[in-house]
Amino acid sequence: MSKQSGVSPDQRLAEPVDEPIRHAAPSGTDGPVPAGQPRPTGPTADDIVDEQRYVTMLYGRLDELRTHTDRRLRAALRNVGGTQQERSQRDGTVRMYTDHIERLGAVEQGLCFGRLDLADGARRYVGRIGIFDTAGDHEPVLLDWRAPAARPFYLATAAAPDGVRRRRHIRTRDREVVGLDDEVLDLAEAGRAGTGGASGGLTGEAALLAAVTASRTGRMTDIVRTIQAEQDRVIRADLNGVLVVQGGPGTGKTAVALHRAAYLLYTHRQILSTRGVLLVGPNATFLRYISQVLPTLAETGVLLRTVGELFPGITATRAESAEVAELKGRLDMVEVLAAAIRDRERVPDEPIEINIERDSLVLDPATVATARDRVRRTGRPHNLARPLFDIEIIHALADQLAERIGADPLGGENLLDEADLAEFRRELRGEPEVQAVLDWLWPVLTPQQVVAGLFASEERLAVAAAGLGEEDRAALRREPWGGWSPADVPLLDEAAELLGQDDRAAQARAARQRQAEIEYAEGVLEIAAGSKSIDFEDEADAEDGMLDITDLLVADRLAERQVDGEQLTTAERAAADRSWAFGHVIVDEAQELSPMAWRVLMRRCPSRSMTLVGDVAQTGALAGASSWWPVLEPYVGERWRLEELTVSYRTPSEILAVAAKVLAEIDPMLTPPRAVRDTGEQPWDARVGGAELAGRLVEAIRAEAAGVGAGRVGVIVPAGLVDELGRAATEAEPEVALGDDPELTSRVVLLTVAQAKGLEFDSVLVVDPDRIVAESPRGRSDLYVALTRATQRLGILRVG
Ligand SMILES: Nc1ncnc2c1ncn2[C@@H]1O[C@H](COP(=O)(O)OP(=O)(O)OP(=O)(O)O)[C@@H](O)[C@H]1O
Repeated sequence: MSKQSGVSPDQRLAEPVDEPIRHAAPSGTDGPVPAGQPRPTGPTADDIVDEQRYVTMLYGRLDELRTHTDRRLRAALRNVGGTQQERSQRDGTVRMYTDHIERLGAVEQGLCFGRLDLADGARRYVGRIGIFDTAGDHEPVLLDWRAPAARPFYLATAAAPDGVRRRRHIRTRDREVVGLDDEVLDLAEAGRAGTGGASGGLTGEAALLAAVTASRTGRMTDIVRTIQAEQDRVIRADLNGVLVVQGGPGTGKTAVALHRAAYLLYTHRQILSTRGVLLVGPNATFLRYISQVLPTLAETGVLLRTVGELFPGITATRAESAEVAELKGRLDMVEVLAAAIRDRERVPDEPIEINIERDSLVLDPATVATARDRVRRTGRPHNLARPLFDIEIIHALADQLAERIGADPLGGENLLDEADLAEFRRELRGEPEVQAVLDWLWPVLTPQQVVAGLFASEERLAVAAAGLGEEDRAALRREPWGGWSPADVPLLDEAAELLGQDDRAAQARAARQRQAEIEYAEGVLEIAAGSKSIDFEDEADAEDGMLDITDLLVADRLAERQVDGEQLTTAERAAADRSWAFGHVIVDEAQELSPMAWRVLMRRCPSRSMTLVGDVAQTGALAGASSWWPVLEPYVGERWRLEELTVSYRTPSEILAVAAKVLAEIDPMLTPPRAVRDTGEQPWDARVGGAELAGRLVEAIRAEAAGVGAGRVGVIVPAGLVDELGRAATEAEPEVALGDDPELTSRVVLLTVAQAKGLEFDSVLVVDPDRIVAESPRGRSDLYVALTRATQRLGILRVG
């Protein structure tokens, strides 16, 4: 059992995880001990004073670090001119200090959250970053939570204390210590104090309970203070190989994925800071929802993307049906695209006449077919094979010309020699009409031309997609305008691979642009240095709150990174490069990815250092996975590891009991996760007539919004009812957010199951579950997802 200070006793009930924690109050544990309640044993008011002193010292050190880094940044910015190499080094230094300042700013809240008292009398404080003593022997005064020495904070138990006598959770608000929770792991000491040691399954139950019952804000928060042992194992797992993390709803898969990214960057900084880490999520709303977590863990270098954002220059927002997306996600599309490209390598039906100066040459179909076959046999991608095709055709035309011009009237050998032939070839290559014919026979193509051209033409589809049924071909058919859908992106990526990249022209353009940018930036820096008053050279004066020109230059520098290749961070460079190979790839909601999308990700991660988190019981996409084996087998065979997360931190037992019935219908072999707590509050279930639905929904929204106080309400409706119910809800309650990318910080958000995937709310209303099930062949999984989004309350509105 925990011993606590500043925690209301009725929230201190903690049992081994097999028995969920019971609690009465809905949120927050930071209040004073209520009058009339027994004062808990454990940390005293003096302890709080002591901890406050230590925490204040740590914040002092943080401020010093900030000031010091800021000074160095200003010095680097003032250092203008020099050789190109010196300028480039300076830019690197500026970037390093700018990132460092950003990171120091992000760890302000909850800088220090734990203390370990060791059996040998030593103490270790654990926090978001490592801080060292400036005086003396530079001992750590704060351990980074990722450091090996901090690990017992998450793993030590009474049964296996690992040298830890006591674990203390320190709760702070801004820079003030507001509460302490102690767990005594030394059983003899726990017995003397009249309490037990830390309970069986959980680490830091009081802090955990406070975290899981706190009101939601519409943004995910980190779990660094309360990582549980099974989660810690996943977070710190080996970098190499493919790790699959399977877990039911609310087991912390997303949280674990994000903390793993931070851990890997800390532990393998050298490799990963140059190759980068990619985290793939299901949609833009979800990525915004999780976007604050890594910065609060002092990591800003992870690239967050949906699969639809992985093709630079393409914004994939076009909507399309689940069936078409499924079709585009099938592996069959690899062959369809290859055939579509082959179809562009033409052999004319009739001989082609080419007029050059006074001569006229004829290119017959057989010559073109021979040239095409020879080039195809080289196995080169289409665009990279074009020069070979040119050689074949130009040789054939030059031979034809030589035969005509050099023919011996007496019937002897041709009068021209090899040098004459070479000259003919050079001339023919420069002939616009020859080039036009080559472009027609073997056009250099962009991926966009291949994919849009294929879908826009019934004839091309008939040739390239002959193996698909007529219905499937009709489903793929569309006009070339209207933009790209997320399912098009893996097709574009595949087409780019099949075409091969000839980026010499793009590189030359980028080099020219970079030179122009450098010259511009130098001009600005020189003007800035020249315009600085003498007083401003003094750093004390520059810190009086006025906007210094060097502040502006930092902003300018950041803007410049967008266009200047060498100034870009790893994440920015990776984002702009379609073929970037990442050091590690993390995929959240991995069960949703289609086979074509997996090909894209595997190409981005040739080292196969990957973490894939998901739940095959929650798969909503028709092209998604129902088991991990077929997804991974083509790429890594059996060489992947599986870890399972078994405890749901989000969903209380009463709600999981309702969801468990749906899970049993999906697959009786599947078991839901165990709830970490119960609320004592049963989900409600009401049946209404279709005509009353909108009115009853508005009433329910009002009641739930009032019930969750400062929390958030999620309204999950069938896709077919979004417009109608969305209109009714926003007319009655203008603060309801909805649309393609709803603002999740709104008090009430109305959304479909696909949009709600991965999200959570204090209270959830599930509207017309039968229709949710009927809407898709994976409808039961959708309903399971919908029912498991709530942290506190669930209401179900049935229709009919
Ligand atoms: N160790 C923990 N301490 C505190 N909160 C936790 C912990 N683990 C998970 N949570 C919380 O539980 C909630 C669910 O976590 P998360 O979204 O990562 O689960 P998930 O497995 O990805 O769920 P889903 O499959 O439904 O998307 C989040 O609010 C998260 O902060």
